[in-house]
Amino acid sequence: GQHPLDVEFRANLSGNPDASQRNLSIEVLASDLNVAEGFDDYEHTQASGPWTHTPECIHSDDKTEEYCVYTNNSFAHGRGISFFTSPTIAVRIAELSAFTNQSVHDNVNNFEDPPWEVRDIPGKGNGLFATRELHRGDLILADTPVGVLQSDAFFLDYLIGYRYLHTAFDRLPDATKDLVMRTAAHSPGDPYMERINTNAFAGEFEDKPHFFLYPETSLINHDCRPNTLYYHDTSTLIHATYASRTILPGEEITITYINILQPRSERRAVLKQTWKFDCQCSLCSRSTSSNQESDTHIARINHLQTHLSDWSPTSIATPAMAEELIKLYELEGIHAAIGLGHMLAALAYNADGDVSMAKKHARLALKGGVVTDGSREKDEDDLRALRESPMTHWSYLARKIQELEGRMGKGRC
Ligand SMILES: C[S@@+](CC[C@H](N)C(=O)[O-])C[C@H]1O[C@@H](n2cnc3c(N)ncnc32)[C@H](O)[C@@H]1O
Repeated sequence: GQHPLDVEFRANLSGNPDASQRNLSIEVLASDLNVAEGFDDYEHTQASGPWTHTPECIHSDDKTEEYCVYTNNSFAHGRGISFFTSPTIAVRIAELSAFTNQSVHDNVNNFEDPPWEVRDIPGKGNGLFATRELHRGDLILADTPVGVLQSDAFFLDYLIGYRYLHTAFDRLPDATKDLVMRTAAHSPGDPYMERINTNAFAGEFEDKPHFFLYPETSLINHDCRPNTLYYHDTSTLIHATYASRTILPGEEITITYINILQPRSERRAVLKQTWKFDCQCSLCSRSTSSNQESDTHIARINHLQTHLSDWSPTSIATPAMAEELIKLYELEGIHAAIGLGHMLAALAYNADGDVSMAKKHARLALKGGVVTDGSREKDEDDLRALRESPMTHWSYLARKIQELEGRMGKGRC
C-alpha cells in the first residue's frame, strides 16, 4: 500500500506525451473530428445497469479497448454523475453501494450551514475560509464526484475523447453543469478539459487510473503544510475532507495537491507545471535557511518511512526510528501523517516484542486516524487487532525472528 503523501492526487490529463507510445492500434490523430477515421461511434443496444441515458461508446480500431459514457442523472439525490470508462468497470460500478443503497448519500452534498465561506483572494482566486473553530477530525465538507473519467479513454484520440467528455457533462442536470462551470480553469482551452486539469483528483478506480471531479472540494487551495486531510470512499464515492489540526475562524482551509515530502524546489516546479502558480504557501515563503532545514527533515522523513515500511529480512527498522519519525512529523507540521507515524511505531515495537509500547501506539494511531492506501477500514482493522492481541498479530517479533533467521542462515553457510 502507498501512503497518501506519496501519491500525486492531481495531475494533468490532456496532451499526455505517452499517448503515442502506447501500444494501441489506432489511426493517426485526425485534425478534424469529422474526418477522424478508425473509430466507430455507436450506441450500445444492450445497455443495462443504473444508467439514465444510453451509453455512448468509442473503441480502438482492433476493438481491444472500449470506453463509454455512462450517466445517472439522479445519482446522489439528483446531483447526477457521468463516467467515461470501460464496460467491464461500469458493471462493477453498478454494484457499488453508491448505486445500490441511495441512503449512503443522505448527508453529503449538503452545504446549508458549512463551517466555511468562499472568499476571493488576490492571486489565488476563490478559496475556503473557516467561519468557526474546527478541531482535528471535524468534517469540513463531503461531496460526490460529478465526473469520473478513465485517463486511458483519452489516449485513443484526444479530440474524440473531448467530444465524449462533453457528452458526459452535457448529460448532467443543469444545476450540476453550473457547479462544474463555477470551478476554476487555470488555462484557456476546452472548458471541461481545463476544469478537469485544474481540479480533478487522480486515483485508481478498479485498478485503472481515473480522474474524479468534485465541484465543492475543487474550491480548496493548496498549501504544502495543509490543515486538512481527506478520504475517498471507493464504495460510496464520497470524498470527505476533515480538519487535521485546530483551524481558527478566518483561517484559510487548505489541502495539498502534491506529495509534500519533496524538497521546496521540486514542490514548486510541480505546482507551477500542473497548476500554473508560484507557490507562496506558509512553507514555501519561509526564509532560505528555514527551507533548507525543512528539506533536510523531509529527506530524513522519507528515509525513515522507507525503512519502517520494509518488512524484508534485511530491514534495519527500529522503534527508535519510529519515535524520530513522529517527532519530525510534528516538527514539520505534517499533521495528516501523525496517525501513520503511530501506526509505524506500533508495528515497529511489536516487531521487536515490546507489546506494551505497541499497544500504546496502536491506540494513538487509531485516535489520530490513519490511512495508508486509501482504505481507512483496512488499516483500522489491522490496528485494532494489534491493540487487542499484539502477540497473535502478524507483526509480533517479526523483525526479531528475521534477525535470528538471518544469523542462523549465516551460521549454516
Ligand atoms: C482546485 S483550484 C482551487 C480553487 C480556485 N482558487 C478557485 O478559484 O476555484 C486550483 C487553482 O487554484 C489556484 N491555487 C490553488 N492554490 C494556490 C496557491 N497556494 N497559490 C496560488 N494559487 C493557488 C491555482 O490557480 C490553481 O490552478
